[in-house]
This record gives sequence, structure tokens and C-alpha cells, in this order.
Amino acid sequence: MFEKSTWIRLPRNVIVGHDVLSDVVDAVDELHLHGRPLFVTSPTPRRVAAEPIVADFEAIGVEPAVVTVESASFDAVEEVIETAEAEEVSYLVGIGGGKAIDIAKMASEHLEMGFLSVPTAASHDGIVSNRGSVPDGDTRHSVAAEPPLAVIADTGVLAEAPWELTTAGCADIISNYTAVMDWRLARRLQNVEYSEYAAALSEMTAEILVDNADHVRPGLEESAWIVTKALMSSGVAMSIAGSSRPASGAEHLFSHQLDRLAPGTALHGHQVGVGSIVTAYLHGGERGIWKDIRSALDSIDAPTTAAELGIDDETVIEALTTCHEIRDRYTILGNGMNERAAREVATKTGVIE
Ligand SMILES: NC(=O)c1ccc[n+]([C@@H]2O[C@H](COP(=O)([O-])OP(=O)(O)OC[C@H]3O[C@@H](n4cnc5c(N)ncnc54)[C@H](O)[C@@H]3O)[C@@H](O)[C@H]2O)c1
Ligand SMILES: O=P(O)(O)OC[C@@H](O)CO
Ligand SMILES: [Zn+2]
Repeated sequence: MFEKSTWIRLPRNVIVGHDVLSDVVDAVDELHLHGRPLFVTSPTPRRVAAEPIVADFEAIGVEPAVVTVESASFDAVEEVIETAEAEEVSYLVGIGGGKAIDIAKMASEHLEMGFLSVPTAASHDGIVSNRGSVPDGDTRHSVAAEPPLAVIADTGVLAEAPWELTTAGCADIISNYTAVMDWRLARRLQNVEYSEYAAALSEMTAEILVDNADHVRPGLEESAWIVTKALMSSGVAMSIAGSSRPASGAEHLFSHQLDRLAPGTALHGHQVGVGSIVTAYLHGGERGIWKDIRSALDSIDAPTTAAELGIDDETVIEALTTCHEIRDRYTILGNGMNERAAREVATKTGVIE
């Protein structure tokens, strides 16, 4: 008898476009959410997005509670949970980059409350996903969390965000190529659960973005539109898979390890992009797609070297040789690279000098 079952948890409403920040009140109404919201944000997103939304709620007689978080940590999640309980709110709204949205998602999961996602940067593919990512001791990777009931992505706000945040989002998408390679490898060698639909969607998303790379340029609202749609599509792939597998392989392990070794130095998307160059080489050797990945990153102004990440070569080698320990996820790194192999691949791909 066939007894398999699955839940694919997706947002009910996805609202993307110019000036849609002012639609948050309507989106809440459409979802029949009542009571007071708690806005989870960080300093700059508070100014550019949260404050105007607060004013819209005040105009209809609702006073949102607001908590400003500085970093992605369990302490920050705890602070949000305590504020939600103290302020007796009914639902949460994450307003900001990946960290603010992840914290809101994880707090919502704990509180069993609805959550809306309002990205202020097209910098990561957690905008839509039902994953939350916060460092946990020596480990760092996403865990299942509350998916957003609605996503409200204002392309005007996203286009005005610093350009490197958008290039980071592009690189997070380009890294899907190697994430899917790792997933297929793990399926062949370890029989891990695999979804052809999620893998195909993830790869297609990267392909469409690369095909449109010429239209991704600073200050263009159309760029924010192209990148945001790709980030959402990648998030949907994760939701279909029920894991981050379609969007996170060894290149993400490398990035998570850099977050520990060189915290706050480079953006998540930029780190996974550079990791993807290396792991594409490990998969396909000299004739593999590593040069295509490097050109794609280069064409959208994303870093392709350790120096461009602002991280020294030795830290990159340390991350490459240790990152397989970060999580129990089979990838091309297997049981790990030794230092000589790591130095060779990083040099051949031009990641280090
Ligand atoms: N949950 C998932 O599925 C998922 C997916 C990808 C990434 N992530 C996580 O997301 C995080 C990376 O996200 P990120 O790169 O956005 O980092 P981030 O949230 O730290 O944002 C980077 C900086 O940009 C600022 N910022 C955001 N919007 C701005 C704007 N409009 N103008 C000026 N500054 C703005 C933020 O305040 C922050 O200082 C990592 O922790 C990563 O693990 C999670
Ligand atoms: O599960 P992790 O490795 O945190 O990946 C989630 C996300 O960064 C994928 O782009
Ligand atoms: Zn990522």
C-alpha cells in the first residue's frame, strides 16, 4: 500500500511591486488577522520600511509593537518571544534582511502565531521559505520554521537598498546549481529523500536569473523585480522539498563555516557564491561548470575571490577543510578535504592567490 504523505507549506498571498509597502494593512485584513502585530526589524529596515507601516496601522487605530534585533541568535529569538508575550500581540511581521525575517519566523513557530514577511533587501532566498537559520553552538544551518502567510515585497524599497545586497541575492540563487548537484550525489550515494520537481525548479530558477543577468543593474527597479521573483521561486523549491536541499549544499557549508571563522565580514549570498565556484570544480573538474558559475557571479558584480569577500586565504582554507562537520548533510565534500586538496582547488579556481 502507498502510505507516503507530505505537507507543502506555502504563503497564501505574494504581493510584489512598486509601492506595495502600503498594502500590508490590506494583506493583514485579507488574511482575517486581528489584534496587535509585533514588527520584528533591524535598525535601517526600521527606518525605511517598518516606520511607514507603523503609521499605516496607526491610521486605522492599531498600534503595532516593534522590536529591533541586531543579530541572528537564539537570544534575539527569545527577546522577540518575550516581547510578543508581554505586548499581547496576535501575529508577527518580519521586516528587513534575512536575519530579521528568520528571527520573526522562528519566534512565530514557537509562539504558534501567523507571520508575514516584508523583505527590505533582495539578498537571500529565505523570503518565502519555511526555514529559519540561527547559529546553534558549533552548528549553523536552517531548521523548519513557520512559513509566511503572506509576502509583501516592495520593489521600490528593494531597488534602493545597497546594490551588494541584491548581488548577494543573485549569488544565493546561482549557488542552487551546486546545491542540486550535491543533492543528486547524496541521493545516488546515500539514498537521501529527493524531489525531482524541487530540484528542477531550483535549477530553472538559477538558469532564468543567469539568462537575465544583463537586466540586473544597480538602481533599476526591474532588477529588484527579477531577483525577487527568483528568490521566491527558490524558496518555493525548499518548501516543496521540505528541506533546504534544493538551495543548500557544500557551498552553504563553506559559508556557514565562514560565519563562524570571520563573523560579519561578508554577506551570506556572496560567501555561498564563492563556495559554489569551488564545489562546482570538485564536481566536474577543469571542464565542469565552475567557470560558468564564476562568469555568472562576475557579470552581476558578486565576489569571486577570497580577497573580494574581504576574507584572507588561510581562513578560506580552514573553512574548506572543516565545513563538512557543520551539519549532517552529505555533499561532494564527503568526509572532508585535506589542506593540500583545498589549497589546490582554491588556487586553480582563482579563489585564493
Ligand atoms: N531561512 C532561509 O531559508 C534562509 C535562506 C537564505 C539565507 N538565510 C539567512 O539569511 C541571512 C542573510 O541575509 P542577509 O544577507 O539579508 O543578511 P542581514 O539580514 O544581516 O542583512 C544585511 C544587512 O542589510 C541591512 N539591510 C536590509 N535591508 C536594507 C535596506 N533596504 N537598506 C539598507 N540596509 C538594509 C540589514 O539591516 C543588515 O545590516 C543569513 O543569516 C542566512 O543564513 C536564510
Ligand atoms: O539550510 P541552510 O544551509 O541554512 O540554507 C538555507 C538557505 O541559505 C538556502 O539558500
Ligand atoms: Zn542561502
